[in-house]
Amino acid sequence: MGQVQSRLTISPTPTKLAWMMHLRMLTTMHGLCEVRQCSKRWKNLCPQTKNLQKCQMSSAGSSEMLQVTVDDKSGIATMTMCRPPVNSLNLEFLTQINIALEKLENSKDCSGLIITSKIPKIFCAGLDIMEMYQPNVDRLQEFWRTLQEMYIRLYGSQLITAAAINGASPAGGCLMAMSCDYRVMAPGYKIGLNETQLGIVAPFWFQDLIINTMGFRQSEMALQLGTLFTSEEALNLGMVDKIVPQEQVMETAIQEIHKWKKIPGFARQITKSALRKPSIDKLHSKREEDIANFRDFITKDSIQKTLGMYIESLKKKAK
Ligand SMILES: CCCCCCCCCCC/C=C/C(=O)SCCNC(=O)CCNC(=O)[C@H](O)C(C)(C)COP(=O)(O)OP(=O)(O)OC[C@H]1O[C@@H](n2cnc3c(N)ncnc32)[C@H](O)[C@@H]1OP(=O)(O)O
Repeated sequence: MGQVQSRLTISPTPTKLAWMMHLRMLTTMHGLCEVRQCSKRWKNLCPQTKNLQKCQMSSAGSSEMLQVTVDDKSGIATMTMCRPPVNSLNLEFLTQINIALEKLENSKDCSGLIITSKIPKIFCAGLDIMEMYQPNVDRLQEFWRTLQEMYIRLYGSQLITAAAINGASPAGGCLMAMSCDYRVMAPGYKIGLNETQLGIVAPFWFQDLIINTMGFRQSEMALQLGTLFTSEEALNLGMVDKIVPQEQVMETAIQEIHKWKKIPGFARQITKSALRKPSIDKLHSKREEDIANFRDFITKDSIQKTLGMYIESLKKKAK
């Protein structure tokens, strides 16, 4: 019974077509030909391997930014981020994540997904700030559309999803973790939506996500103050679900997915979809407006100045 996974597949709807066209455009615009090849290679490889299916997707010039493995005994996939130095999310990295999410969602062999990081002490540093600083406007808009896509895919996934948070997880990293069904975190790291501290604003769907996760009152304080919580504080607020020692984070995520797999899949999926659909539909209906707001906000002189100062402060700190 727990094995039954009736999954919504992505049918050739206009949305899917738009997504395919979007990917095609990206591969042309940004020389991502290897992503396409690798995603083909993924399709070819998986049925041939026996136990552990391994997929490595790389974009031109940077190998193994994202490693995806599927254990075909358990059906649990692991998506491991490895984009040094801090797994920041740029356009190419987000595109790879979206391609992997689409493939896993459509794979009948996969029922659960764990997202984690290979970089010591960092889960994900959020959006790549360089995407927002002195941007090319076309790329900036594509970048935001691709981030929206990641949220829609991950928050709306029919898979059982868990974030194995083995390091710092500010802003977009926190968005990614909160989009999962379950969060297990190692002690001693920070997580939260710290946008206001950078002088920028978490858009409405980031806000909806944190409200859905930990309630309105705590979210309004956290969002206005841009608080980065310690793992322990995040646990108390319900932003994360469990804290375990670093070396147990992955195993705990696996055990949790096994627990969720015991629930009849169809019932769980319909329940998840009913709970999350309103937020996802809201973004769908305001998608173009949200891209325009982001573009207009980020390209303001005052915001560019603030971002420039933030980048300088990060660089000084790194020295
Ligand atoms: C009307 C309203 C409309 C609303 C419209 C929307 C408005 C915009 C919304 C945008 C939403 C934004 C979401 C985000 O995710 S923004 C990114 C936020 N992230 C952060 O603030 C994290 C910053 N980084 C850190 O705090 C630390 O680096 C970290 C704790 C992650 C790791 O610390 P550590 O000490 O290990 O490493 P360093 O700080 O030394 O960093 C190493 C190098 O990495 C560079 N770095 C760090 N973070 C980023 C990043 N996010 N993007 C790009 N690069 C990053 C850092 O500069 C160091 O580089 P160098 O070695 O070259 O100096």
